[in-house]
Amino acid sequence: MIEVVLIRHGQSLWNLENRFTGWTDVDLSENGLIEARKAGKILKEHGYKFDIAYTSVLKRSIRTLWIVLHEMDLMWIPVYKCWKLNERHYGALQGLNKDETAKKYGEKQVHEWRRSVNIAPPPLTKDDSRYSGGDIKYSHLPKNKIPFTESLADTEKRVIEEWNEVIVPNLKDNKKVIISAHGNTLRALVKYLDNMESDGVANLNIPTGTPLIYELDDDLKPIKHYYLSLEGEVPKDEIAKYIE
Ligand SMILES: O=C(O)[C@H](O)COP(=O)(O)O
Repeated sequence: MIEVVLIRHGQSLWNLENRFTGWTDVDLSENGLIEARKAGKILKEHGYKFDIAYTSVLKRSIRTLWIVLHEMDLMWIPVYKCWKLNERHYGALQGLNKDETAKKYGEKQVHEWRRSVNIAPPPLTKDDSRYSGGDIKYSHLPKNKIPFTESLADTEKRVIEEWNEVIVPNLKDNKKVIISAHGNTLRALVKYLDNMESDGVANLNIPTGTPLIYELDDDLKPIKHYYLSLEGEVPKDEIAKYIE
């Protein structure tokens, strides 16, 4: 049995303000820092160890990983950061308040932008200050790799590239792996691992700062998955209270 630990970053400053975030590089809120510390304590309490860690190039996800590894006295392990694990790009919605956007465009349209698989929010233009084309984090990328917006399917494509090309070889090499990422990055990975249909993933939300344990068979097919608290496996009917 192969085990991989997934964790969505702790609450961010824009989660707190209920803003669409995407590739905007906001940090953790005070509560998000607390969540990250608690996640590290949970994993340490249950005897988890890691050989290698993966995260995005966005600070909310990196800092969550740093804090988790600090709590586990594992800051020395290799950490690989890749843009392919970045949150789904929210296009011209980035920075907008979600409730205000729903009032302007309607709940149905916002839900479709947030939770459909193949529909992308309105794109940024190249001259928009929110466009990442001039961000040094992505200066090594060909410009056509830097999105103006993304559907979940677009996000899934890049996340699964990183999963299959980089992470899976380490899992098959019996490395213990933790992945610190984002709500939609992990929704895309869970959709792929569990072979979920579009309507199934529409109702999937990943709580912040809560370790999600995937037990996989030797073919990396899921055997079971569960969220972990200090008390152990979180009962499925209690997950809702963890969702913001
Ligand atoms: O990028 C964001 O706005 C959040 O991290 C995820 O937002 P969502 O849950 O509305 O997709």
